[in-house]
Amino acid sequence: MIRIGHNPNTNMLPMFHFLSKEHPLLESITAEPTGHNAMLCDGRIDMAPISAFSYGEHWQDYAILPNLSVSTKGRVGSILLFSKVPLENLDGMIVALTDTSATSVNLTKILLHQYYGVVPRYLTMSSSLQGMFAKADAALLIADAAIQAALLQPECYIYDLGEEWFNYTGCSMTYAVWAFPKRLITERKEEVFTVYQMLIAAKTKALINMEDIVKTCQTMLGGSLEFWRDYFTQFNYGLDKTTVAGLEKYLNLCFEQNLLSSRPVLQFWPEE
Ligand SMILES: C=C(O[C@@H]1C=C(C(=O)O)C=C[C@H]1O)C(=O)O
Repeated sequence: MIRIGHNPNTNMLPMFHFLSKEHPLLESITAEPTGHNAMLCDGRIDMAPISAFSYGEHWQDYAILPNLSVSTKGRVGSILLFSKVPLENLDGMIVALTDTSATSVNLTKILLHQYYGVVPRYLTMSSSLQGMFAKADAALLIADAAIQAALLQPECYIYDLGEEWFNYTGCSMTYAVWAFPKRLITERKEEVFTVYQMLIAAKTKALINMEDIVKTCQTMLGGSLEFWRDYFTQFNYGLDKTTVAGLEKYLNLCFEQNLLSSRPVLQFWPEE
């Protein structure tokens, strides 16, 4: 039995929609990214689409499954910094950060400090734009919470951090990777490999049946079919050389900004 992290947000549907929920080898544990980051670290699950940042914290212990990620080159549509003022005016002000994210929280810090040259104060809060704006001048939301807040057209500036990252670095951005503890390569090689094949098959099936996923998203969150079709055109669920270069750029900047204590080296299994 492999205990995998199931992320219920729409951006993850291409990974999970066609993954068997009844398979005897799988048990799914549903949580937001920070929940899975913590559960993988303390052994409550065996494998999950964790925050890329969390891989950077545990790279000595984890391996990455190849050809699976949540990435975009440019606009992402669901990693949004809502702000009462232009970002260049945030120096010394308060930025609320969702407690569901690790990658985007640190992406926000890199972009604000390095690209916009401002150093705000940060609060970690649960994902409610109203609650965050009661205490802060800007608010980071990710995933469905960000989509839902943006659909309500709040009166504020809205920055897409995939787009900001691309403007800053010219690179793609990887938000999540599928990781598992390296020791499983020796302890439970066959099971991990079988689950890997299931994940790749589920993703492949999703990418040729995107209309199913688009309709599911509309049922979940509303919005037009056109909106959801457009949302998914931005994503890359693989991990090719260009995508890996963007991931390395992000992790290296995290290290250089003292957000990570060591410079991560990526290790993939199975090796291609
Ligand atoms: C694209 C997204 O990426 C997510 C962002 C994450 C993070 O910031 O830690 C983790 C998992 C990703 O699925 C999103 O939430 O919209």
